Amino acid sequence: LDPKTVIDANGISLFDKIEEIERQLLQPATLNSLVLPCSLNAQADPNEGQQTSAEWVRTVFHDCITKGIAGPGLGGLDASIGFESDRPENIGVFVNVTIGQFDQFNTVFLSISDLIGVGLADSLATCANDHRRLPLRVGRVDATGPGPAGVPGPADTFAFALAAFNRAGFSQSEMIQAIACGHSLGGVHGSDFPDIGGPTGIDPNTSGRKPFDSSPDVFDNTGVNEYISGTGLKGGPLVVGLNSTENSDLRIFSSDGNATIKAMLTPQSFEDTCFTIFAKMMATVPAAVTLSDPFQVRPWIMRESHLDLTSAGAVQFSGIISAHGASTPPNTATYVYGTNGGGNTGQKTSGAGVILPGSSLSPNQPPDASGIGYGVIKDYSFSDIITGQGVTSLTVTSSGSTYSGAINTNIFILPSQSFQQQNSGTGTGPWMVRVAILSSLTTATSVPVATVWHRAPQVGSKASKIVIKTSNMAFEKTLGSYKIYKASSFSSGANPPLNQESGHFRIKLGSTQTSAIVATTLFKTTCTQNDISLC
Ligand code: HEM
Repeated sequence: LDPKTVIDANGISLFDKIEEIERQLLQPATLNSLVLPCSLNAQADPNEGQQTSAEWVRTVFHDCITKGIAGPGLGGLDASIGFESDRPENIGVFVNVTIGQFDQFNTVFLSISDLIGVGLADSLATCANDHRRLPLRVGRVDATGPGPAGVPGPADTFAFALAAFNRAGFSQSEMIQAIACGHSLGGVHGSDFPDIGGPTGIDPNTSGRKPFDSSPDVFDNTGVNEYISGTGLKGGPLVVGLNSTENSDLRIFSSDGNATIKAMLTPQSFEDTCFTIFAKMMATVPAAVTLSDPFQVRPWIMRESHLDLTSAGAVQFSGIISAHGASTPPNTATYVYGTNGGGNTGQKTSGAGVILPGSSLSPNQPPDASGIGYGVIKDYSFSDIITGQGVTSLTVTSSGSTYSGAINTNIFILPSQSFQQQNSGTGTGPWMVRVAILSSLTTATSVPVATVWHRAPQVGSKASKIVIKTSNMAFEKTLGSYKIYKASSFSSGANPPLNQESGHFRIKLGSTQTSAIVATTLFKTTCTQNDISLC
């Protein structure tokens, strides 16, 4: 599948989404920091027995397993779980906490349901001793309301659980594998299941968590071994809990004479089986969704890049190239600008690479000290004047590189001249966005259209929805070979995009000229006195 050919309603391709996820994954202080280390607890009270990695893994199960209930091909991993937190089958704080965590990273590129997949991969990478990364796929579309109920619980019969898994596309042995894999992390909370977990307060944690195995914060085969050998926690509270009607793991694991579990007893067979079944759960999506092929982060990516005009009207391309690897990437990055007709402007060298905090290796640390599976991550900044050279692309030529990206000098947003305006009193005001368009592509009556996507609260879920606003742009002035247009009032403008991180702009002129999308994080935050002519 060519990810550049699958394009969503916003005009964003699977390829664009992959690149955006690559950027996020190579940023230690984003989503992945919430599950580092594996035992990390997002709650204020460290004794509550909440384990973020376990909550994220459980979220995948509860979201995807209702596939097929509303009809063939309907439901699956679509973030509908966000609207279903009040259901008895979703008991616990995990839904609202998890979806709230993911929502901080929700953009027009990254749906909550794609982020649920990223969260699963991040959880496994931090919790598995070898920091193995589950390949990701993107393209999931978020539901706009709840889906049907039907997540099997511990008191449900074997037939009920099997029917749910079958409907979602899982066989009996895949059901056993999925549960054994999920129940390697976390445990049962007395506050949610008092008759299974023991009364609140009796266990060491205030919510009385009974772990499934002796290493609830390591993703490994401990649980299946304890279950088969009857040692340690003997399979945990859903195997040996006091209330036998709620011993669902025992019922399900033993349903094939323990054959499936016995095939998972070695560390490698456990991990390989689980990575296969988790990949299947992540691909359990509505039939209408086209997922990308599985991917891993390329050795070299473009963390950020943008065109701009200098005050003298020269075209400048700047950004940050990023590399990662088990051994430290080189001191500098090399790259070329491709030009019209297939040539290039000669090899260039970036600034000195900077190791990202939290990703450095030292001799006494495990092979991947970052704990997120990427080894050392290095950023290399660059900035070049490319006026008049017919530049159409940038290709990183450093060893191991696979990165090449298009550059469109016909039409581009000007971050240095775009702002979130400041209103006296309310603080933040509407955006002011400016674009440069090659004068030869415009006429006196040209009206470029600016689109902005941003997060807005959504009733019933901790997940925001992404809203779209547009504005016609007005001609402002000519600078060098470019005309500059601006816009500051967007449709339904009473509610401007206030959130700096979540906004993304794109400009179109007619149906043929489309700018690259630029995140508002690149814009200036305020229009200061020095820039008063731009306000
Ligand atoms: C018939 C199927 C299943 C049943 C009846 C079941 C039941 C349960 C129960 C009762 C809990 C305790 C929840 C709490 O007290 O907060 C739990 C926790 C958990 N489940 Fe399952 N489960 C099933 C399948 C799965 C699957 C397929 C996965 C993932 C692949 C999974 C992942 C988890 C995780 C990670 C936890 C720990 C959550 C935490 O510590 O916060 N479960 N499950």
